[in-house]
Amino acid sequence: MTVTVKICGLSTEETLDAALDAGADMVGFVFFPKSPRAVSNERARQLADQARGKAEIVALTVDMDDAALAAIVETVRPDWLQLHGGESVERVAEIRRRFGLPVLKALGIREAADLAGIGAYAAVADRLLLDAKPPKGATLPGGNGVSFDWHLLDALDPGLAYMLSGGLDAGNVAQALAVTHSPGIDASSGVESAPGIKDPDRIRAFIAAIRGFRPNPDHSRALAGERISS
Ligand SMILES: O=C(O)c1ccccc1N[C@@H]1O[C@H](COP(=O)(O)O)[C@@H](O)[C@H]1O
Repeated sequence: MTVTVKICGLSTEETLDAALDAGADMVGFVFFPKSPRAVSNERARQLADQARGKAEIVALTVDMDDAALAAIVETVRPDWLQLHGGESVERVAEIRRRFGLPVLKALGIREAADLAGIGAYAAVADRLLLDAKPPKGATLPGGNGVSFDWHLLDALDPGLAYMLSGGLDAGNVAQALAVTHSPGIDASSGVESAPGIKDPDRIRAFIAAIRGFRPNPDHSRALAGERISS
């Protein structure tokens, strides 16, 4: 199982290089002004040029209008648009159609009921990002360093195109993979030394923990429909 790894909220050449050298598949730039990781379009363009051809470039936006999205698409030339707000199913489909880019739609999860929208969003997005719902009073819709109960995903369609996020770091990501078998992993604050300050050592340790993860062979056999005796 090859896990797609995304490191989000990069804002310096040094930490971007750390992510690229460690083998990140996707790198994310945040265009949400309240975030300590926010970058301007021009700054993101410089970083994107550094990453282009080495990893897929993701522009993280929150309930953004078409004009602001168009400015990012034109200046930064991302490979993906991440929609991390309350965008409706119709709005996701519209953005995807208008900009001709694959869409990573974030959904906040806290309890089983939060999984109800997955099917409708999966029908219009190229990939889902299952993230923890922000804690009460949080000013950010993501990037809060909190996890949700990964066992909520036990009944998920194993073929669903999604990535897991929310409070993941080098110390817990193997357990997250063991529980969910997620095909993709995304982290921001778990690879930082302080909010908005990415740490090259933590980025390397995080990606090494993912690349070193070996799934339990019983799980793979069960997915293939084999009977597992105890
Ligand atoms: O990172 C941010 O600042 C951010 C701001 C607004 C929306 C989403 C944001 N981050 C995304 O949230 C996930 C989870 O973050 P964390 O690992 O729990 O800190 C992150 O991977 C980003 O995709």
